[in-house]
Amino acid sequence: MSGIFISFEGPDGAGKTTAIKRIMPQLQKMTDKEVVLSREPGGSPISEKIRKIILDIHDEEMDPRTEALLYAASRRQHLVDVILPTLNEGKVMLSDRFVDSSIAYQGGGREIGTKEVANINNFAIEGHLPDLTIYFDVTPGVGLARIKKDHEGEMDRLEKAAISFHNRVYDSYAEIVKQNPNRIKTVNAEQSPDKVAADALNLITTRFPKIFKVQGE
Ligand SMILES: Nc1ncnc2c1ncn2[C@@H]1O[C@H](COP(=O)(O)OP(=O)(O)OP(=O)(O)O)[C@@H](O)[C@H]1O
Ligand SMILES: Cc1cn([C@H]2C[C@H](O)[C@@H](COP(=O)(O)O)O2)c(=O)[nH]c1=O
Repeated sequence: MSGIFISFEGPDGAGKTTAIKRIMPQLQKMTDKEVVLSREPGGSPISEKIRKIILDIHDEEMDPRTEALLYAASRRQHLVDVILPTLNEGKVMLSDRFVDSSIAYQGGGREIGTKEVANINNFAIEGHLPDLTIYFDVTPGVGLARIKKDHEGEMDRLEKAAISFHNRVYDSYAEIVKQNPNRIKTVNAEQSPDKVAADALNLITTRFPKIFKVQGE
């Protein structure tokens, strides 16, 4: 596989989507390779159908293991439909969330256990981990306040979960970051949108200097 795979992770309201929208056109200008953007859960027709089920605010009674399996199923289909073909064509694959979200949210947040959730995801992803993961570090209070300010009426089932859940997600992410220092690089996501995007872009171009040519270098 000649492409590169970059994922973006963080608690709810971390500003990943905002930053990715800013850096994607900049990355595209810096490389001859096509830059492809996708997201999880979703990113392909079947995966987007699974997303609707998982995030439906009416699915209050969904069992945590059902939730974990649905995320893993959605991921498997996204991998096969989008991620692997993109990488096989030598392109740059950007994914707004990937497997670390399941470890943090279902393993930590839902208290299923990180090993159990990693096991079902290993079945789904067959070893295809990102080459680089940018972690947007925001405390749950700040992230959720951003969402409530701008999108309170659109909050999904996960975003509406108790603060204790979001605190466990945050702690679990901290552990994942600690355990994967080479793959995962952290951005302070409590800065201005411009600074967050600039820091994320810098981490990517520094990691892949032969793929992304910074002007003047
Ligand atoms: N650096 C920032 N400072 C303040 N507000 C921000 C910042 N980045 C994004 N926001 C705002 O926070 C909200 C959430 O941003 P965004 O959708 O980009 O986050 P996200 O990480 O993709 O969240 P989620 O994963 O929960 O969808 C939006 O209203 C956005 O305008
Ligand atoms: C991939 C993935 C996501 N989640 C959670 C994280 C968010 O609360 C929602 C997705 O919404 P977004 O606005 O598109 O970020 O789902 C999760 O719990 N487990 C996962 O594997």
